[in-house]
Amino acid sequence: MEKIIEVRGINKQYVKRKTKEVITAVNDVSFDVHRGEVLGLLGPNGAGKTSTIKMICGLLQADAGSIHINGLDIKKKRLKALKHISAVLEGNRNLYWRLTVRENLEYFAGNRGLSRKDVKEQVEKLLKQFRLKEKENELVNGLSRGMQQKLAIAVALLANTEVILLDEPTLGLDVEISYELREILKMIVKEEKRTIIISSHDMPVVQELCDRTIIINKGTVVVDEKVENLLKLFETRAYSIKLGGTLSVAQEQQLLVKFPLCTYEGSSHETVVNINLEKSEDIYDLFDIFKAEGTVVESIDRTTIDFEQVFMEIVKGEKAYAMA
Ligand SMILES: Nc1ncnc2c1ncn2[C@@H]1O[C@H](COP(=O)(O)OP(=O)(O)OP(=O)(O)O)[C@@H](O)[C@H]1O
Repeated sequence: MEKIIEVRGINKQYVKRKTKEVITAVNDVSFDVHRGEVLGLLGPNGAGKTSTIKMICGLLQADAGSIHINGLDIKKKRLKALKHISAVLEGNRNLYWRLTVRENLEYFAGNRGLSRKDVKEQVEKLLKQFRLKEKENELVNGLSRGMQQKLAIAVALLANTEVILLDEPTLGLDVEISYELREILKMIVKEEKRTIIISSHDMPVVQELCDRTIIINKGTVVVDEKVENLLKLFETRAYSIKLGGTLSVAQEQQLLVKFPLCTYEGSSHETVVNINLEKSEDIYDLFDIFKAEGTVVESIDRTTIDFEQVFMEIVKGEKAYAMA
């Protein structure tokens, strides 16, 4: 697949005004995005996702490294390069609050140089896609946060740019509207084949929409892998183990130390331990804990794992993740 974005060795440091402390937000980050791909950019709070997105859409300049969009260096050919990108940044909804939903779409479509006929067509299409038709004559000012977010994304799509950057598209939205937005984005991904980068903490968004994910931790890329492969890999290490009896306090402590993310629940005659092993060989250590006190293992089942668990496994502790 052809590359549309090439990020090479970018760095970003901030200096705190008061203390003069230097914060390395992004440290030697490199990745490619291919045409038509949906890339999830993940990481815990403060990992450097927003800084990375802002550098790609030209709002921040990298201290080092380079970014090419469609082969154009954003430092040297800034305007031409940025023409290929639309962005919806978290907390920044580029809308006119005193205009209606329809007026906003018409204004931005006209602004982007679309003909009158195309404006009409595009606006109708987006109102329908984003299920905003019944709100078309309402002022943006009075819309819920979810509706405003839908409109902001619809406006970003108007420009017909090849790349769309969405920073935390579902942040702060209630479950229902997040679900709706996810379904709309899914449909757009399927129908429009645009290149999309989504930064998100919303794991279902990543699991359902993204082809590939880049996980950033402390400013560095720790994973760059297809979502499908990550799920498969972790699935083979996720087990549900039924024991014929309860765990002793010593066993519980050992489990907690060795496998901090494992969970267990039990009754007086059985215990079920759910665990995601980091390495397949770790199962021997787990069984040693049971064996030491003669605990009977009654059954072992593979369990399905969702992306949230995968993410937690990868970013927990300091460990970098390696595809083993
Ligand atoms: N303007 C700034 N001045 C000083 N420090 C900053 C500034 N912007 C970001 N940082 C710091 O840089 C680091 C990375 O921030 P960034 O917003 O890129 O991370 P993030 O992964 O998007 O986090 P979140 O998920 O919390 O939005 C954090 O430690 C943050 O506090």
